[in-house]
Amino acid sequence: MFKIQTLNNISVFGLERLPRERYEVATEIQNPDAVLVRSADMHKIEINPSIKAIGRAGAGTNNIPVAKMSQRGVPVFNAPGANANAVKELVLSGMLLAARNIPQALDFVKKLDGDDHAMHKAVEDGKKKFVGFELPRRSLGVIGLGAIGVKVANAAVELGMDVHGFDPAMTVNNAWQLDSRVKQALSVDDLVSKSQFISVHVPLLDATRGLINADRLKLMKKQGVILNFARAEIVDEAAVVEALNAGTLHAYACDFPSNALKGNPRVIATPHLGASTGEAEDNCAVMVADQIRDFLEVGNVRNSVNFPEAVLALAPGATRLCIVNANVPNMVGQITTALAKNNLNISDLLNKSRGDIAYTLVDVDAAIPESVAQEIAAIQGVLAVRVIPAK
Ligand SMILES: NC(=O)C1=CN([C@@H]2O[C@H](COP(=O)(O)OP(=O)(O)OC[C@H]3O[C@@H](n4cnc5c(N)ncnc54)[C@H](O)[C@@H]3O)[C@@H](O)[C@H]2O)C=CC1
Ligand SMILES: O=C(O)CCC(=O)C(=O)O
Repeated sequence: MFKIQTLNNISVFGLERLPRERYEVATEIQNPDAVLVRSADMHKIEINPSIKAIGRAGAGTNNIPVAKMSQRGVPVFNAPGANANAVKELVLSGMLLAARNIPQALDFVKKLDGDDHAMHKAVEDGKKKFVGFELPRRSLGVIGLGAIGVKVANAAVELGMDVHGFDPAMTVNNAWQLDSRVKQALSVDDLVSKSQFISVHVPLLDATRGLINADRLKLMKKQGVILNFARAEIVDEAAVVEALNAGTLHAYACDFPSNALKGNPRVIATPHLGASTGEAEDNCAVMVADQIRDFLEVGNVRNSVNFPEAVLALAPGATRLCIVNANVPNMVGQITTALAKNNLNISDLLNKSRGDIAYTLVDVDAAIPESVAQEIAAIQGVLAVRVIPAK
């Protein structure tokens, strides 16, 4: 029986992927094997040594101590692209709300009173305050052309916008998805200076903290709109508020309300709703639950943010050793020597690495005694060892 702890609400469609006869799933559970999480801040909680994997039902993993988990030999999985359409739609809403001054107009309508005649008159007199602009031929700069950025850029092209993108580490797969009408910016500054709208779709990292700052806001075109549906810290909020108040920035649409932004009529803030659609919640939960199950039951690694991709079919009757080790010479040599010394025959083997971590799957055609697993665990550089008994 595997025990799974949920730290946030996880869609029932995802939880149903974990069969009840083999999985116990609860918010409070002793010695869990794995955790399913959305935005709960795992930096602030003790992570039980029993935990073998963490599944983030979403994209960003800045709420998880990934480096610490790597040192413990624990893979962190996420759900790449599973909520990208939901975020794209909210970004498009932000662009339209900002361009047409909709929040201010809705506020005006809420405050209307008097009889219908008086209201109609106030509407016709007042609407000139909310004259907006249209999107075709307006420029949009997209920083980060990953799952979300590509969708935003492509949709904006379809709306007739002039779109530039910047991403120094774009994947080949994302490059294949990107509309050929999206132009390549040479740097963030180059992109900013060409853009009236800027949308950020990068993870929160040291390199992306404060990516949009006072200097870059000054480079933007007039009536600028910043869209931040990535993470609050990517945009320097104080600089944005200053530019909004000075009238040099038209609007800030973001998913991260704060006291500094509260009450500012040019701020369009949603309560971290980017991934909050039924479809996105289901997609993320299903994807990550499948990945956690494949890891716990077979040792396979798909879509981990700190482990290499490692998928090896498990032959019936084979016992599998899953070993996480430092990516240094002679680890596989020491592991296979330990098995040979104990007269265990290897039927299949996979060794993959990513950065400092290597992951080795070894299939053996006999049961592996606990003493052999312990011998391998004692090899210097081995971070974690798990035996998956033959089915
Ligand atoms: N508001 C919400 O509810 C949601 C927010 N997010 C946020 O959006 C972020 C992006 O999500 P995805 O597109 O799914 O991730 P992704 O991993 O598919 O794409 C991120 C892209 O950013 C690029 N990148 C990294 N550093 C960069 C830099 N300094 N300059 C330019 N590009 C850079 C990467 O090369 C990658 O292509 C997540 O990390 C998360 O923080 C994601 C989903 C929902
Ligand atoms: O689970 C959520 O609602 C947050 C989604 C998010 O921020 C992400 O996927 O990075």
